[in-house]
Amino acid sequence: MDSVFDYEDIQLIPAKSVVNSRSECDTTVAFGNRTFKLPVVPANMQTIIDDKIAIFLAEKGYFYIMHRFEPEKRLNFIKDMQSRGLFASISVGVKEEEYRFIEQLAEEQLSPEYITIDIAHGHSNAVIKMIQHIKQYLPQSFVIAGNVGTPEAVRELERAGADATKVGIGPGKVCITKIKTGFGTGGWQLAALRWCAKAASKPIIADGGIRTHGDIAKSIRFGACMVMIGSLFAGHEESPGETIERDGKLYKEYFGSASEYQKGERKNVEGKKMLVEHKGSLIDTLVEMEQDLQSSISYAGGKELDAIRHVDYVIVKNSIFNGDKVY
Ligand SMILES: NC(=O)C1=CN([C@@H]2O[C@H](COP(=O)(O)OP(=O)(O)OC[C@H]3O[C@@H](n4cnc5c(N)ncnc54)[C@H](OP(=O)(O)O)[C@@H]3O)[C@@H](O)[C@H]2O)C=CC1
Ligand SMILES: Nc1nc2c(ncn2[C@@H]2O[C@H](COP(=O)(O)O)[C@@H](O)[C@H]2O)c(=O)[nH]1
Repeated sequence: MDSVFDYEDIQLIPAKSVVNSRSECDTTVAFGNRTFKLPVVPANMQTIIDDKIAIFLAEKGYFYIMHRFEPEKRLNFIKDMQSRGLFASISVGVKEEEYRFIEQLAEEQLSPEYITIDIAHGHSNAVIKMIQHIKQYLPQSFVIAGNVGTPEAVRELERAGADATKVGIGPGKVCITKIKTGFGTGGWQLAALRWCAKAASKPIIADGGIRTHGDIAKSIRFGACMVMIGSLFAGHEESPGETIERDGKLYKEYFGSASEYQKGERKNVEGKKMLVEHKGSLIDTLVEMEQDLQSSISYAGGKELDAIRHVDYVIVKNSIFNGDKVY
């Protein structure tokens, strides 16, 4: 690897605009057999997505991935989404019962359009076996496998049959993996993404560490096809979990999928909980993301997302966090 950097260390370099209005810029992305409004997916975490949000996103043309922390609800979730004419996108783990679940879906002829294998250390035989199992029983499903942080892992999971890989070990806002284990891509997630993307022959999802809308464009520049985001989607009116009032201010909980709160026990904890300021409605954030990304495309000198992939950049250490704030 030649140089290591993260989102805040990079500035993309503008090229001459070819549009008269940012509204001419197209943020849509093809992923699997479908095209989505944005190259963005809310994290498959219990404080970020639930059934209602999944329906809302699918109806409005956004990609979503349902979390795997209420396993008993998944079968009906798939039925419900597909009976509404919407796509089903679920997550699975790698424990023994998950193999049986995949077989059960095949027996009931229920094939989710997208299945994400969601574990902390995705470069493992357990994930390879699960990819092969899904491909055997549900060959029509688009399989996303993760999480990984090296080119070797991307190649191995692709070779096992994954249709996309998810990159990011420890850059998340509620992640403590780097502190507890000493491992991960936290602090150099963008460079890790570039490293992995060079090896990839299939789409990559950049997962974790997005702190501003500009980071979405940077992810696209460094090889992501889709960007998974937790903290920026936490705290909305629609977000799962109670609204909490503290000193006259409204907050919502955001906790890690490997936190004590998620697991119900203090074992192999690699996540924490935080309170996020209440942000209003989810659609407002999605619209703002779209507008900001349209603007990014115009700065890239194009009309489509692909223009961002070809811009130059500079590494300016901590260039945008020297006191800058969005509001
Ligand atoms: N993106 C990230 O940086 C991280 C994300 N997470 C999230 O937390 C959730 C829980 O993840 P996870 O603990 O993997 O899920 P599970 O608790 O379902 O564990 C999955 C399986 O993998 C095994 N396992 C877990 N970690 C490792 C490892 N480092 N090496 C070998 N085997 C391992 C577990 O066994 P055993 O428990 O006995 O070891 C278990 O059999 C997921 O949603 C995941 O995405 C968690 C940490 C980091
Ligand atoms: N190390 C951990 N990572 C976690 C945990 N729960 C979720 N995650 C990852 O974080 C991203 C979201 O990151 P954000 O910076 O956008 O908030 C999510 O998609 C997971 O990959 C956890 O408990 N530990």
